[in-house]
Amino acid sequence: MVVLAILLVILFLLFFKVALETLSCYYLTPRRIKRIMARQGVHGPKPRPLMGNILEMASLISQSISRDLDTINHDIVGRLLPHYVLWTKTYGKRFIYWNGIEPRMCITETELIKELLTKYSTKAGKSWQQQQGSKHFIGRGLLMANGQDWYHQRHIVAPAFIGSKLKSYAGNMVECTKKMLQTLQSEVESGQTEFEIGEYMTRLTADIILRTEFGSCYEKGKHIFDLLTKLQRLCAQASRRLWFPGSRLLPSKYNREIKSLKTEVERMLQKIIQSRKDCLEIGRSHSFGNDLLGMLLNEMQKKGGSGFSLSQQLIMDECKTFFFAGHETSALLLTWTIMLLASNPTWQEKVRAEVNQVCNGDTPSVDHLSSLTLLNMVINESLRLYPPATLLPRMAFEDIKLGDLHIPKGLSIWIPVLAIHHSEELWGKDANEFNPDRFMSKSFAPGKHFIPFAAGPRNCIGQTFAMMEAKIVLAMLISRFRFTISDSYRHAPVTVLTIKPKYGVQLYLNSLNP
Ligand code: HEM
Repeated sequence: MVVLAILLVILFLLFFKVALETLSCYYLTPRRIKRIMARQGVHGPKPRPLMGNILEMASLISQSISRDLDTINHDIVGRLLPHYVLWTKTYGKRFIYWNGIEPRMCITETELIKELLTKYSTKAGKSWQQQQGSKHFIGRGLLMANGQDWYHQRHIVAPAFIGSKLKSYAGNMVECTKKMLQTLQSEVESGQTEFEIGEYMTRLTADIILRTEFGSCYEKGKHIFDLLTKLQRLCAQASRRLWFPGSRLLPSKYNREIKSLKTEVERMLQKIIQSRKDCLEIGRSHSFGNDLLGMLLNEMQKKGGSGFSLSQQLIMDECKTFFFAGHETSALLLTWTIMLLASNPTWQEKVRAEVNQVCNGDTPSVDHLSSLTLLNMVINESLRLYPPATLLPRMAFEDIKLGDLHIPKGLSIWIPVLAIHHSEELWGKDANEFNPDRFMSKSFAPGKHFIPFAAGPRNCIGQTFAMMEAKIVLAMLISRFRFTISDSYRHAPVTVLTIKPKYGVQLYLNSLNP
């Protein structure tokens, strides 16, 4: 009888604790944050219970993207962030809105952004909601890690993206691009005139990142690529489902599909890892390999003096993270830049002349890249007009001070990169025009209002890799083909995590050395 009574008390206490935590998470904490921000003059649209402002945002976006643009017009903030435009008009530069139960404050002031990104790399990071959304996809890899875990993971992978290591990837980039150009050439020779260049860029950047990650195991990596692409598509829908408490635990078709894809991807990654371990054990190789996976496996063997060690699960999460972070973003940068060059023939000719003069008919090498100034300006202008990552999120894990603002723990801060890059106040009256000349001068203050790769200690670790890749691919493409935008191209940028051309980018290609 006494045992039963104790059990009942424990059960009651457990239930009470869960109920209190749920109440705090879904109601008390959000209300507290709202009050604190309102006292500081930060207001926003009224949230609905559980859904916050999700429905309002979704309806504004679906209205704004329901029509394609009539011309190739880069004034796309109202189309892609209509809620941002509406709420800045109504509530001012700083406003607070609700993604389900998560309060998010939007800021555009460059001083505040700089302070947030440089000063608070461990005190602010990825929110629980973001982590849940990508949990089955990239897990706790670098992109979603927080605090000290993030710090250690960043230090482990950083050597793969500097100096001679970085230079060593150039050969892969050239080889993969050659293969793609040969395919294009034979298709042109067989009479094809129109090409959806986005597809080619997606395959090319996947090829490059898979070789960087898996080296010779690249063919096996290709199967992982297909599975990860499917998994990414499914996980992108997660934010629309998360508002419903416990929905992730339901055995729905959606959840089952995600689980089975994740299991399959990890089974294949485990096989690759095991075969590396076996080769080392039986003496067929002397190390785990020179690629990114090899480097991570070497780190796993070391006993971390810091108390942090890489588990096999974390290695798999990093492999998936690098694939995700380094593949689609780069493909989009290339696709949008080609679209811009195709619709601005004068710039295309200028860049071609520069490439011909610098490379003199050779394939571009790392040494050539720093002399490709005009190409660099065009790539920057493309990243400004069509930044693949449109928003930068950071959640405060403790109370922080940001300029004149007191940011309470639990508040997410969202930096609308796209809106900042198109701001007339920051870039002048021609902010929505393609004008690479603006990057000729050094006075545009990188990291302040030009933040395609974020800024501060938690910026994009693959930034130099991505710029090197973009220059190599574009230099090789432009010296082989002249391209013009096809009559069938419809300008319709949409955002699905990143900014994409809704129907792809159709081009006419003319071979320059038939
Ligand atoms: C044009 C191409 C690229 C763009 C525009 C881009 C942009 C970004 C941005 C904005 C972030 C910060 C995200 C955030 O904190 O919310 C980021 C982080 C990251 N990027 Fe990139 N990226 C590109 C290419 C790459 C490549 C090629 C790789 C790897 C080879 C890569 C790997 C990563 C990783 C691992 C992070 C997480 C860094 C951390 O949290 O410490 N990215 N990227």
